[in-house]
This record gives sequence, structure tokens and C-alpha cells, in this order.
Amino acid sequence: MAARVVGRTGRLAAVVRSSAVRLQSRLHGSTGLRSGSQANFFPPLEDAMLPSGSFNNRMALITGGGTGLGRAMTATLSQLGAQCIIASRKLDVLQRTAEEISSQTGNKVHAVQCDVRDPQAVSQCVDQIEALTGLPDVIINNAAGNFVCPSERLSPNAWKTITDIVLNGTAFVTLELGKRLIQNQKGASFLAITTIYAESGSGFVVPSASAKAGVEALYKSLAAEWGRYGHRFNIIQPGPIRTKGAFSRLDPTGAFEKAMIDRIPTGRLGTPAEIANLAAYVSSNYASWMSGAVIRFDGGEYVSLAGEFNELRSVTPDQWKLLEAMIRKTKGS
Ligand SMILES: CC/C=C\C/C=C\C/C=C\C/C=C\C=C\C(=O)SCCNC(=O)CCNC(=O)[C@H](O)C(C)(C)COP(=O)(O)OP(=O)(O)OC[C@H]1O[C@@H](n2cnc3c(N)ncnc32)[C@H](O)[C@@H]1OP(=O)(O)O
Ligand SMILES: NC(=O)C1=CN([C@@H]2O[C@H](COP(=O)(O)OP(=O)(O)OC[C@H]3O[C@@H](n4cnc5c(N)ncnc54)[C@H](OP(=O)(O)O)[C@@H]3O)[C@@H](O)[C@H]2O)C=CC1
Repeated sequence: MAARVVGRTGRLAAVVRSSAVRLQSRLHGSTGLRSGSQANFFPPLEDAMLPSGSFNNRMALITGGGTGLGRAMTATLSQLGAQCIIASRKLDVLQRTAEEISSQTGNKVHAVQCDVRDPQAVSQCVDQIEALTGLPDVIINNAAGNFVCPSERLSPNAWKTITDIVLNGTAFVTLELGKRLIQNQKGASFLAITTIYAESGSGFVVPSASAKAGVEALYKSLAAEWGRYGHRFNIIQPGPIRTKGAFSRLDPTGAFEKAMIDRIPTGRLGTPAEIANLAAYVSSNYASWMSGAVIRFDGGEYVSLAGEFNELRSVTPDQWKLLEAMIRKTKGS
């Protein structure tokens, strides 16, 4: 009897081990067991979700709006009728994006140079915005900097650079606009783009994790404090969405993309258009009762990473039969 149990346990250990090996090989990029097919259940819809004209007569500022997700948000808001201002360091990039989007939507997109790390530059940028369009109704703090790096290799300036862009930059833009909006008795929707690891923390991107957590504290705090001035503050935490800016700094060789997709329950990366639709909704009057919200938008990646038993997804039905039989046999503790 004991020998039979030992024999069965040995076989079970072997099958579970071979599952673990398959799991490891998936993590390191050989054949995938489940990516691809399940993504067919979750096709991204790329067209603008809100009714056309939802942002007519509204002004929107999008920091980092020249590239990546900020560009997609600008395109969607512009398509829905907003007059947009995009602001970041590279004026040539901003101008190119502004012209491309304006020519497609027929709505003006303004390009304003601004390094959000510099409070004086932010103040001058807001002067320019006031002169161009008046104070905005929608503010999207999307600009960021990041790179993967073991924390023991970070210089003080590397830490400062990322936390200055992400936390101080968001604070400077938010406070400068907030004060002027309050003075003018004008309400606005503020949205910050953070990340799923703002909540959990993450090794190898520690300045970004720390700064994004700070941004979330800032926005939740102001949601409570500045509702009385007509301001809403919300946060979107995107999961992985392919952009040159993010992927070139976080997965420069492309070695980790497959592992990332394998752990996302919806089996695919997000798309810029999907996040743009969510950002447009949160910034629109359809969401006028939404403030202080933290919206995770990640295809399920966060819960997939968090659940202790989630790797059991790789156990096959036959292996489950064996496991269940073993568990049912157990009597007492
Ligand atoms: C397992 C994971 C697998 C895959 C991940 C793939 C996809 C993404 C999934 C999820 C993403 C989640 C969150 C994403 C958050 C983001 O924010 S992504 C957006 C990224 N976009 C950008 O970063 C754009 C802007 N970035 C920049 O301009 C630069 O990269 C910058 C370095 C941030 C700033 O440029 P700047 O010119 O101002 O700075 P430098 O003078 O070049 O550098 C300042 C100091 O930093 C040190 N530094 C720079 N790069 C590195 C590096 N790679 N490693 C270590 N240190 C670095 C530099 O040396 C300076 O320090 P000093 O030498 O002491 O002076
Ligand atoms: N893509 C992804 O998978 C994820 C992205 N995110 C977040 O989404 C947002 C957009 O990222 P993404 O589009 O992927 O990457 P990008 O690199 O394309 O966007 C970052 C933008 O920030 C601007 N920026 C950087 N530094 C400054 C600065 N000092 N002052 C003003 N603007 C600055 C850049 O413009 P310029 O160089 O002209 O200054 C750029 O347009 C970020 O907040 C990022 O943290 C979060 C989770 C996942």
C-alpha cells in the first residue's frame, strides 16, 4: 500500500515537475501553450466609443501628448471635438503630431514645449495655454520617464530624473493649473496615468514605482480636497501597451514580451486606442460623478501576478484527476 502511494506520488511529482518545466520554458520564450487563442475572445475595438461631439467646446491638455499613449488620447479627444494642447520637451515631435491629428480631425491641436520638471517652465507653459485656448477643462498628466535598472546601479541623478518627471512634474502641472482654475472659478477633470505596479511596487523600476505611488496619493488627496472647486481627480493604471517609449526602455531586447503576454488572462497586450477610449470617458461629462477612482486597465495582469495559485493554470485535466484523488484521500490533519 505504502509502495503504491509512493509510486503514485512519484508519478504525480513527475507530471507536476514537467508542467513546471513547460511553464519555465514558456517564461523564457519557447513555445506558448495558451497565448494567442484566448486573445480571440477579447478583440480590441479601435473606434471612438463616445458620441461624436462629446468634447465640443472643450479644451484638453495632454502632457507627453506627442507620442505613444498620450498621442492616442489626443487623437481620440480631438476626434470627439476637443481643442487639444500637447506639451513635452521635444517641440518638433509635438508639432508633427499636432499637424497629423489636426489634419485628420479638423480640430486644432496646439504644441507647447515644456519640461515638466521645471516649475518655471510649467508656469510659462500655462501662460501660453491661457493665451491660446484659455484654461483647459481636461488635464491629462501622462508624461513620464522610466527604465529598467537594478537599484544598486542607480545614481542619485537617475533617481532624481525619474521622480522629477513623474511625481514633481505631475505635481507642478496639477498645482499650477489647479490654482489658476480655482482663481477663475472654473471646474476641470484631472486624470493621471500611473501603472499597475504603483500599487504593488516593483523591483528594477523602483524610482518609477515610488513616483507613481506618489502621484496616486496626490490625486486621491486632491479628489477629496478640491471637489469643492469643481475639480475631479482620477487615475488610470495601464498594463502593458506597446509603445516605443516604454518598450525600448523596459524590454529593450524583446525577451520578456512573450512571458508578459502569457501571464495576461486576456492573452494580449492592450492597445493605445483602448486606453484612449477609457481616458476620454473618464475625462468626459459622462463620468462627472467619478472622482478619486483608481482604474486598473490591464487585461487581468495584476490579479494574475498576485494570486499565489495562479500557476496551476498549467496543470492539465489528467493531472487534476490525480491531484484531486490525492486530496480526497487525505483524512484529518
Ligand atoms: C519584465 C518586464 C517586461 C517587459 C516590459 C515591457 C513593457 C512595459 C510594461 C509595462 C510598463 C509599465 C509602466 C511604464 C511606465 C513608463 O513610464 S513607460 C514610459 C517610458 N518613456 C520614457 O521614459 C520617455 C522619456 N524618457 C527619457 O527621456 C529618458 O529615458 C530619461 C533617462 C528618463 C530622461 O532623459 P534625460 O535626458 O533627462 O536623462 P539622462 O541625462 O539621459 O539621464 C539622467 C540620469 O539617469 C541615468 N540613466 C539614464 N538611463 C539609464 C539606464 N538605462 N540605466 C541606469 N541609469 C540611467 C543617467 O546616467 C543619468 O544619471 P547620471 O549619469 O548620474 O547623471
Ligand atoms: N506603454 C505602457 O505599457 C505603459 C505606459 N504607462 C504610462 O503611460 C504614459 C505614457 O507612456 P508611453 O506612451 O508608453 O511612453 P512614451 O515614452 O511615448 O511617453 C512619455 C511621454 O512623456 C514625455 N516626457 C518625458 N519626460 C518629460 C519631461 N521632462 N517633460 C515633459 N514631457 C516629458 C515624452 O515626450 P518628450 O520626450 O518630448 O519630453 C513622451 O511623450 C506614462 O505615464 C507611462 O508611465 C503605464 C503603464 C504601461
